[in-house]
Amino acid sequence: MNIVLGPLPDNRRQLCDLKHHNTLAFPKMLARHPLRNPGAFAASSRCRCARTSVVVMASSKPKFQLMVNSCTGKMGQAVAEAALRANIDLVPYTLCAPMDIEKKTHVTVQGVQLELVPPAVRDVAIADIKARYPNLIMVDYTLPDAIHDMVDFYVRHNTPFVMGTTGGDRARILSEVAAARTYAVIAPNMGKQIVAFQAMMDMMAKNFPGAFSGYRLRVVESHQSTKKDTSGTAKAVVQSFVEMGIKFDVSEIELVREPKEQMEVMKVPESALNGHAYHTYQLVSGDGTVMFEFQHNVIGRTTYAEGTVDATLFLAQRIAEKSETTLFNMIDVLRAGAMR
Ligand SMILES: NC(=O)C1=CN([C@@H]2O[C@H](COP(=O)(O)OP(=O)(O)OC[C@H]3O[C@@H](n4cnc5c(N)ncnc54)[C@H](OP(=O)(O)O)[C@@H]3O)[C@@H](O)[C@H]2O)C=CC1
Ligand SMILES: O=C(O)C1=N[C@H](C(=O)O)C[C@H](O)C1
Repeated sequence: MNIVLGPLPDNRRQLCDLKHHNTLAFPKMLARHPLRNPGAFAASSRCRCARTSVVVMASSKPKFQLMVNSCTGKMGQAVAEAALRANIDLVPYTLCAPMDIEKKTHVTVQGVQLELVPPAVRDVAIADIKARYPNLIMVDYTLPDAIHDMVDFYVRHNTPFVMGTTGGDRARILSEVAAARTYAVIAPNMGKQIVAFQAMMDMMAKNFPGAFSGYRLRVVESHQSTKKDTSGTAKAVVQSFVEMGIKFDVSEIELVREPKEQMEVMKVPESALNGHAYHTYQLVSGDGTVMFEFQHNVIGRTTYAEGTVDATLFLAQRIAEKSETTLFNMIDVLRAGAMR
C-alpha cells in the first residue's frame, strides 16, 4: 500500500494516518513530522515498513541560510532586520562595494556583526561561505550601477538570490538568469499590496488591451534624494498602461528628488525624506472629461523588507521541491499565497 501525504493543511489528517504505524518502526519519520518538528521536515522524505510505504510530499519550512548583501545600505539593513524578526538564520557576511576594509570590517544589524566582503575577495570567499552554509540564499539590494556585476556573480556561483535592486537592462538580466537556471526572485517592488496592484494592472492590460487608448498619462514619483534612477516600479506599471493603448515612454516619468518640493507638493512628511516612495499615475481622456488616478505612497522600508523575506521563504520552498521553474517575480510569490 502507498500513502501519499499532501502539503499543509492536511497535516492533522496525516498524523492520524500515521497512528496505525508502530512508532518504534518509524521513530525518525515521526520525529521529522511537521507537527512535531516543522523546521526539520524535508520534502519527499520516504519511510517504509513491512506493511506500508509512505511517501511524504509535504515540507513546511525548508532549512536555509540567508546572506543579505549591501547591509551598509538602507534596504540591506532593513531586510536583515526583517530576517531576524522572522527567525531566519542570518549568515554573518555581507557583500559590499569596493572599500578600504582596513578601516571598516563589519556592519552591525540588531547587535549581530556581519563581516564585509568586498568585490576583490568575494569570489574566493564564496567557496568557503557555501561550504559552511550549504543551503544559501542571497538577497541583493545594491545599486543600478552594480546590478549586472551582481547578477553575473550569482550566476557564476549558481547561488540562489532574491533581487530587489532596480535599473540595468531588465530583459538581459532575466534572460541571463533564466538561461543559467539559477533559482531567483527578481522584482522592482516587494510590497505585498503594490505587487497586487501591479498584478491587477497586468491583468487589465491582458484582458482589455487598448481600453485606455486615446488617454494621456502623467506619472510622478518621489523618492529620497539619494535615489539616482527612475522608479523601477513606475517603469513596470507604465508597461501595462502602454499595453492598454496609451502612448508613453518611461523617459516621461517625472522624478521628484528635492526635499522642499517633496514636502510642499508631494506632502511627504519631513521624517520620511530619507526613505519614501510616492507614485501617482494619472490618466485623462482625450477630451478631458474623464480622469483616473492611481496612487501608492510608502513611508520607510518595512513593507519592502517584509516582502523580501517572504520571497526568500518562497524561493527556499521551490529549491527544496526541485521546481522545474527557476526564475520568479513577486507576482508569482503573491499568487502562491506566500506573502504574509
Ligand atoms: N524591490 C523593492 O521593493 C525595492 C527596491 N529598492 C531598490 O534597491 C536598491 C538599493 O536601495 P537602497 O538600499 O535605498 O540604496 P542604498 O544606497 O541605501 O544602498 C545601496 C548599497 O549597495 C552597496 N553597493 C554598491 N555597490 C555594491 C557592490 N558592487 N557590491 C555590494 N554592495 C554594493 C552600497 O555601498 P556603498 O554605500 O559603500 O556604496 C550601499 O550599501 C535601489 O535600486 C532601489 O531602487 C529599494 C526599495 C525597495
Ligand atoms: O529606491 C527606493 O526607495 C525604491 N525603489 C524601488 C523602485 O525603484 O521602484 C521600489 C520603491 O519605489 C522604493
